[in-house]
Amino acid sequence: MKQAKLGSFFGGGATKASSKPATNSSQEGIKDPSMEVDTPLEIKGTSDAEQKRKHTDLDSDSDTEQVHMPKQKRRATKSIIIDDDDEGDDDNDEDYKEDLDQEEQDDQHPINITSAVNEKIASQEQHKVSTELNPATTTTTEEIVDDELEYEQAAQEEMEQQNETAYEKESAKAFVPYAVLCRTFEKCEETTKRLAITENLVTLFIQLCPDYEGLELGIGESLLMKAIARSTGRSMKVLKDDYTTIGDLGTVAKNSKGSQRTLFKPKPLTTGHVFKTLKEIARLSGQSSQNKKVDKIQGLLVACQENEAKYVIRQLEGKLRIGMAEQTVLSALAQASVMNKPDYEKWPQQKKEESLATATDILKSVHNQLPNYDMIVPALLKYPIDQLLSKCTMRPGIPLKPMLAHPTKSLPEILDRFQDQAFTCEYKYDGERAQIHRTEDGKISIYSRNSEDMSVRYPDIMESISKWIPSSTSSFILDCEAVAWDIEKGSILPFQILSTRKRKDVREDEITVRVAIYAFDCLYLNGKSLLQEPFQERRRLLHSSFIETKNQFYFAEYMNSTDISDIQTFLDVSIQNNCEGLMVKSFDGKHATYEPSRRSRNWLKVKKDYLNGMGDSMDLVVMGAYHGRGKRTSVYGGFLLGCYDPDTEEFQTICKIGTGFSEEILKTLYEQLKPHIIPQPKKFYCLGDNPATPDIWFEPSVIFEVKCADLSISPTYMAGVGQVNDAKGISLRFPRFIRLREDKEPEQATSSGQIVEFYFAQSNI
Ligand SMILES: Nc1ncnc2c1ncn2[C@@H]1O[C@H](COP(=O)(O)OP(=O)(O)OP(=O)(O)O)[C@@H](O)[C@H]1O
Ligand SMILES: [Mg+2]
Ligand SMILES: [Mg+2]
Repeated sequence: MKQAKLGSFFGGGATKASSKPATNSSQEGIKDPSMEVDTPLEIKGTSDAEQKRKHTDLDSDSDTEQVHMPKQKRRATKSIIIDDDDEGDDDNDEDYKEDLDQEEQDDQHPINITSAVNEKIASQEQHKVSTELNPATTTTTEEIVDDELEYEQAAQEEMEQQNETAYEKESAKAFVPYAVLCRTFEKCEETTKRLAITENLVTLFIQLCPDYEGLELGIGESLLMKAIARSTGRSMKVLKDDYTTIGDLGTVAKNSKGSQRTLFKPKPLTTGHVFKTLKEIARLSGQSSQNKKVDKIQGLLVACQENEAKYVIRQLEGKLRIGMAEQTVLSALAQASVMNKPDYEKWPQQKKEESLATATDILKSVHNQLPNYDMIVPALLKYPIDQLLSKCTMRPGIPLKPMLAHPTKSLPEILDRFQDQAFTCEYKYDGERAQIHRTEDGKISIYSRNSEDMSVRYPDIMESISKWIPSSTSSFILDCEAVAWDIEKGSILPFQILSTRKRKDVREDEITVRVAIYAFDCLYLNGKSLLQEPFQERRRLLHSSFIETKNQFYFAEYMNSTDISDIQTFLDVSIQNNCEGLMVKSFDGKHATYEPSRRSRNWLKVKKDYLNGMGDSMDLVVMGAYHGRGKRTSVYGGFLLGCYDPDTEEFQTICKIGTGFSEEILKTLYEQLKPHIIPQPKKFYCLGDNPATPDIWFEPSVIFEVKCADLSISPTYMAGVGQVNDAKGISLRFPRFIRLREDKEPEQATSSGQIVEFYFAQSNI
């Protein structure tokens, strides 16, 4: 089952612009360790009321509140926060404790909205601070280098730490009230305006823990209801009824809390504590883990006030669904860093706009290469944003988002696209994407298209890797396809065979389906990123730095001719060899770089049987099912499918499907979908006014790969509604089931945007 990843999050109360002129030394070169950051995200303490005012009034010039945080922390963040009264402070643990105590005693005290971002820095820097940071006013180059090393080191350490990190311990102490976070969630939920959401986020950030760490929440509804029942004293029956009418468990939880009388006001939750508990819950496994989970959830719920229960439950479900897409979070982070520049308010409008746009681009591109906020945010606080790309570089051990390809429907279309540009063709292998990493110190990992750590799925490959690596090759990241392999014949087997291989807990001696690796790109080699190198050079390095190994490791077949009949022949041969078709790639020049996460027109895919049809298949989420008839009475006879709209975070219906299933797959699906049955469609299911109504509804979890004859406008289905017609959407005609997509999550289903593109790409439209 695919589940949403656990969100680690940090809230920050950094308000927009600071009127306090922070000393900016970046232009003159770095002189003082306390001044090497030119984009400090200022930490401000604000009273509750003030906080509210700011949320609603982001644009007004607000006074800068005095930084209020325990001295030790202030000192610890010295190199990030420019604090001119700090000189000579004699900080020690005693002071820190005193401050803490004071904090807890004093109810009227302005809330300490210490950005956990800063908390993080604080924790990273703390050890350094205690040993090294005497209030130095001069810094030698050596120290700066040292400093960078320390950052690198800290980042590295963090990567390696599987269990509770210093950060978690530290952030558990953080004073960020969970209420502040929830109020922002509420504001985001209330609007659909991207800009407004971004604005809300500029003051507060949420992060999903890096995908590749694989910590997953996604607690089932029944378990959550149990916890709600126990913490509020309401019966399961009443809760279920509520849920049927309301459709959102979070709201049910909040309402249940509202109707509950308590003798004592519980101690306010902090973001740190909630975060820590969520992680603990995600980590619980094995016997009686269900009960332990309920206990922990109950513990959180009991302490919830206001709207907190709503978001605690949603976070436990694994998705907030408040319209906060990752791209929005990234632009908000970028904007916050720019708007915090000391004289931002005085900049001419054009400079503001340009800087905001550039910052957003930089941050997005950094995130593509290093999808880890625990590393990006500290660097963002520490270095000017224009240095971020060089500070946050990709590295083996952290999967980057793979480059994706555009579908094409004819060979002439390829020639049209590339015109005078050089391009090259490769076999398109039909297996699963595998990004293979080796760090400088020899640690090897394999990641899926989805950045999931697949090392346990491929123990046989892990074992054999050393054979393909000459001693001159140390660290690398390879982009490959893993295919099922017939060891007797020495040939590729179809995808269906690969999909019978177990996904988890694979033991090498039990492996029946062998796998071979076809490498088609090299993204990193011997300590150096190759992303900016043209493909021709990357391929050259790939071939010269690895060794083809029989039955295990091969380079993707390629052909450089641009003659259309050569391409046709190459395509035919690829199909004979159990491939799906061809990948056609820009070969040389500035367009031939590797573009992480982009569906780029510099990579085209040509699938044989699609040349005159749709060009590509779609990956659609199962939203509901229809009871089977006749032979199919014990299984589902058809399914309601949907695509995903990342802008609204909704699943939009697209078709009913009943063709292409074997009896066996229908049985499997029946079992696989059982735990995902829900009494009502989810609130984020876009069904329209004349909805298709299946007999059973499911939570989004299972994904079908589907082909169809064509697409048409429909009053019943809602894919891309608003983009081709205000009330109607697009639906698939004659959809056919191809296979289960186990390497995609519901949110990675084909997007409504792509569906609209497919629609308009039809020759008759
Ligand atoms: N030579 C190759 N170069 C690049 N990718 C290849 C190659 N051979 C096989 N592939 C695979 O083809 C995939 C792209 O086409 P495919 O239609 O399979 O994409 P997908 O996983 O269905 O995703 P989407 O439909 O979202 O693009 C790559 O992700 C990779 O797994
Ligand atoms: Mg594929
Ligand atoms: Mg596809």
